[in-house]
Amino acid sequence: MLRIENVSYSYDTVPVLADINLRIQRREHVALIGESGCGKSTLLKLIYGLMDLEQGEIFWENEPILGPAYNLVPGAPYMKYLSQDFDLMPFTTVKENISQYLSVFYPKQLKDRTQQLLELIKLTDFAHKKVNTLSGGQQQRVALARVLAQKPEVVLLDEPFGHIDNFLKNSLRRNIFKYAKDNGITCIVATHDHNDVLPFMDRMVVLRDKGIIADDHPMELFRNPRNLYIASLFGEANSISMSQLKSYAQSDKTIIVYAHELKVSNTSGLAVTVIESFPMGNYYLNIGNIANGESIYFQHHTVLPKGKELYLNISLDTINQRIQ
Ligand SMILES: Nc1ncnc2c1ncn2[C@@H]1O[C@H](COP(=O)(O)OP(=O)(O)OP(=O)(O)O)[C@@H](O)[C@H]1O
Repeated sequence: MLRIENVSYSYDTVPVLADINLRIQRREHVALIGESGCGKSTLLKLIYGLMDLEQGEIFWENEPILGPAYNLVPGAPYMKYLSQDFDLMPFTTVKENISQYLSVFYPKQLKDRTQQLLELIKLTDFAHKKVNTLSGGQQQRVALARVLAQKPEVVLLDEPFGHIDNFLKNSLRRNIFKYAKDNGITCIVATHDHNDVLPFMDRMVVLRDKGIIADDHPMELFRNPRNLYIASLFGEANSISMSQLKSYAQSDKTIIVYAHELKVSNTSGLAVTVIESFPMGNYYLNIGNIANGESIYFQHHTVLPKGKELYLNISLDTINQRIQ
């Protein structure tokens, strides 16, 4: 188990994390998610021992993780860290980069494991290319294979698919997280992309204002987002006061509603004037204005002309579930 106890951290006197407490079980896949600058990378660096803790302690299986003041070479053998700048050996080949960490293996094992990892990241044809001739996305894939090579107990992945094109991203996500689960590797992933989280993570830890504001199963947080910040991690969402939804009495309450949960009606509901309509593929994302001047996001299957007046409805189930 990873134990993070009362951890605080500041860059020059500017606090970034305050009194963080978190426990992560062996083999769990946990996302650290939140807006840019909320401290996700900082927390990963502290877990890896790249920086000295200002306050608090971090343990893996009861062994303290120490920063550079106590540990000249950062990182323990059981833990690997994928930083946002990859840490590759640029003038050596893809194969050499991957097999560098596998030197403890016998030649046949080394060859098989390197081949397995090349297939995992879909770079078999690039095995003999020098890393500095690869694209950013290809380098990120090599870096992923490198951190997984020795089957560490824990991997810390900072935006692991940020440079990879959409064409490959989803299959790579499936490959990498399945490999990690199959091999019992604990994954802690800093991300702001819900596509890294919903299908693959056991838990989602939401960071905001230097602290943890939610920690639950991703589907639970998706279905019952406690506030607009959490809902917005999954896509466009609105916080609507019940006083705007005139047919309902509890005027001091609000509800969080995703754009896809609002249904357009020509007859009744929340009155909206269309401001903009963006094609998104199989739907249009629309921005409208409601009576109090606030903007509202909603989806519709056809384009809506600017200035059109219409009504939006929310299912009673959604209202009952989300009212707060
Ligand atoms: N070396 C540094 N010196 C000073 N401030 C820093 C340093 N590194 C990060 N910060 C600041 O600390 C805060 C948290 O940064 P961090 O990189 O941990 O956020 P993040 O959530 O990982 O962001 P992103 O999603 O953009 O990668 C930010 O306000 C950032 O500007």
